[in-house]
Amino acid sequence: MKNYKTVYASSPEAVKKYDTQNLRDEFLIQDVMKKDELNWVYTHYDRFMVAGVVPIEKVVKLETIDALKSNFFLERRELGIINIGGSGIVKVDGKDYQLDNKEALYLGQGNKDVTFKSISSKSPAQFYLNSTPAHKAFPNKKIGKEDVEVIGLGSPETANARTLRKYIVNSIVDVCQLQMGMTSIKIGSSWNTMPAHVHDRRMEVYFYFEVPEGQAVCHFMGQPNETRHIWMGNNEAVISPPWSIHAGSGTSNYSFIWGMAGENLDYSDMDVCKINELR
Ligand SMILES: O=C[C@H](O)[C@@H](O)CC(=O)C(=O)O
Ligand SMILES: [Zn+2]
Repeated sequence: MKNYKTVYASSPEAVKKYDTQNLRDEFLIQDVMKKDELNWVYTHYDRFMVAGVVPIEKVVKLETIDALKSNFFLERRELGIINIGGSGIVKVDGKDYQLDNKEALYLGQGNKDVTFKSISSKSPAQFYLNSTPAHKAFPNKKIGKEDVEVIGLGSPETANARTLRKYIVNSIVDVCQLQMGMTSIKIGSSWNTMPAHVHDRRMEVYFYFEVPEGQAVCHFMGQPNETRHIWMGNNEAVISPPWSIHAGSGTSNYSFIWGMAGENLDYSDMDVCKINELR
């Protein structure tokens, strides 16, 4: 069974000509959360990988995929895990890490035996996973509720009041290149990442969740003077090339997990775009 899909990198010139379906085919990842199996999206953007697993009937094993040509998944990789569901256990080379709702785990290069399970199948864990190539083995680390760095951003007046939570960033955990966090939009606000930014040094993936039934998030991408949009539903992810803005406006409030990789580990390295100059 082929348990992954490859996404190639697109140039900004090519993307200018894409229609709705082309955009969705190249950047949107639907049905991220898979029941009882790991099904990866392997991107050629900094070789960033994305998956989501909801263990219900099974203990799910982290297995390598053909694209990696490695003996085991984490032979040359690091992995970030954020649980958005009920309590679950990640077992790593014999050691159990319990992740409750909105807790995270960083796994360094070299861990061999990794499994995922839920504590209760009635309220299963929902593990969201990002992985990037690694050149060094850093220690595994759980990032619990008390370890997260919380920042308030935006305001109700500009419809972008939100709470940003840093989980896997280099002030909290040593990493080779992976960065992950979570942002929740406050009730009455709709915009994330506005003013928008680019960071040509890093690619990024946004995973939208807590989007209420019947609502949607309109995600904006593209060069700042050539934007496009993708309508997104709950539990869908979107790839942001390094040359692209990444911002969204929802028909209600919602949350998303952001994950990045590339040239540096400086979270604040962003080139902010002037709102009135977006096209
Ligand atoms: O490069 C950083 C990422 O795009 C996100 O952290 C931004 C974000 O969550 C927000 O402003 O709402
Ligand atoms: Zn960004």
